[in-house]
Amino acid sequence: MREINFDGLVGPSHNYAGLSFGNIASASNAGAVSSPRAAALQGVAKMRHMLALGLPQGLLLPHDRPDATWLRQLGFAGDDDAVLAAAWREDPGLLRNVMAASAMWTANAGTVSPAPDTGDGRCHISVANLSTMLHRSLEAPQTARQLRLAFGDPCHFAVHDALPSPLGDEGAANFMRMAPRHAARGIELFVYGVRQESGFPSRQNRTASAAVARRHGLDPADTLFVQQSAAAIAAGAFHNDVVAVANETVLFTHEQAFEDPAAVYAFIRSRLPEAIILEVPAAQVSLEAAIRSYLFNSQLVTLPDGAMALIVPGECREVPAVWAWLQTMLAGNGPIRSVEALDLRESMRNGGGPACLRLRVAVDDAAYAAIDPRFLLDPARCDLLAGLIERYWPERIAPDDLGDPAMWRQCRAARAALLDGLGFGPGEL
Ligand SMILES: N=C(N)NCCC[C@H](NC(=O)CCC(=O)O)C(=O)O
Repeated sequence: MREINFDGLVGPSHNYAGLSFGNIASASNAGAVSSPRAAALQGVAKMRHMLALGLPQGLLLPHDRPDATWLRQLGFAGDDDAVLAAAWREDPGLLRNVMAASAMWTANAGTVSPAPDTGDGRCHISVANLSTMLHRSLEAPQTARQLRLAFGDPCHFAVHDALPSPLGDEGAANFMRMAPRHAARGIELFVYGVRQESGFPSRQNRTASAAVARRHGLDPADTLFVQQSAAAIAAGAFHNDVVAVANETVLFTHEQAFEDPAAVYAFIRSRLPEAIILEVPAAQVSLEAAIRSYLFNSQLVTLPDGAMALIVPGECREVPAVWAWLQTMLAGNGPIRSVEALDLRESMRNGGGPACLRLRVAVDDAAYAAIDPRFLLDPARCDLLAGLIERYWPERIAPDDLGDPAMWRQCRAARAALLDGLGFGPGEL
């Protein structure tokens, strides 16, 4: 059994519109000029890096943007360009929402329970509704289409629709699985938030998490619903994966990630005695430093030789307390044997680090063989992606470009070339 990371390719409309209240990076870069081409190439470099580490790598595709179909529901009429032009004139904020490239953060595409954990022995995936943020609520239908295509074999996979929208569900970003190894039965932790005095939204609703667990047929004895700490949300941890990450037997977490950490650790130890809890004290790395560096938004992966590696954003080097903590950790005899820092600056400026950019799906050989291979990568397909990005992705997008018909055309043409290049027929996605 192996874990595949499905990274979201950064779409051609990647921009800084400041759409995510409670996400400090998104808000503080609002109005900046983005570099979609560089952003997408940074993402491909990450995927190549994971392949070079000997790990399987998957891909999810950018969504169709600008989404004129969605605007039509709001009474805008005419052909696509007429709809978009009217929205830009009457309510530019709406156009910013339908240009968002936020589907790149596939940790929010859905929640995945691998086959060993579920009632019917299949891998279950629930599409996230992302209902808290308007621009992200547009994603579910296109995400569902892709997941149903990639994981369409009902012998191995069950893909569930998004939950009803008032119940906010942001997928695997608020979810952690631990197990003796990927192939063994595991425990699943669902992290939810409650209404915040800080005013920042808590995006994951407990009822939604419970519904996902129920639909996936999880054993209640192996499932825990964990309240995210109010301090973490107030500090800008709009998803749990900004303050904690787990892989197999290891939980790597900030001391202030959970409202009741002792209860979380006790549950983990009772169900998984071999668990290693690596808790980073606030006295060494403050919540503010953790969120600025995105230390915990790292990919914690098991390499083919069994050792674990931590793939961190380059920003970790720039925060001395964080880099020092990582060096001390490496010098000790812990389970994480290497740390690799990657440049994902464009995505980071919208609050998306290495872990946001990927959806983990653990499968056995038979399920692996059943995945639509167009969603799987090798170095040659990375070359193909890079070539398409160089040729079609806009070099930069300034705030006013979002209303420019030439930019809409370029974004559509780029995606069409990508789908064609990867072997997807017209209308398949
Ligand atoms: N933590 C995880 N797993 N994902 C990160 C998601 C970042 C995303 N940013 C944005 O949507 C910003 C878009 C903008 O401002 O244009 C969000 O806030 O939902």
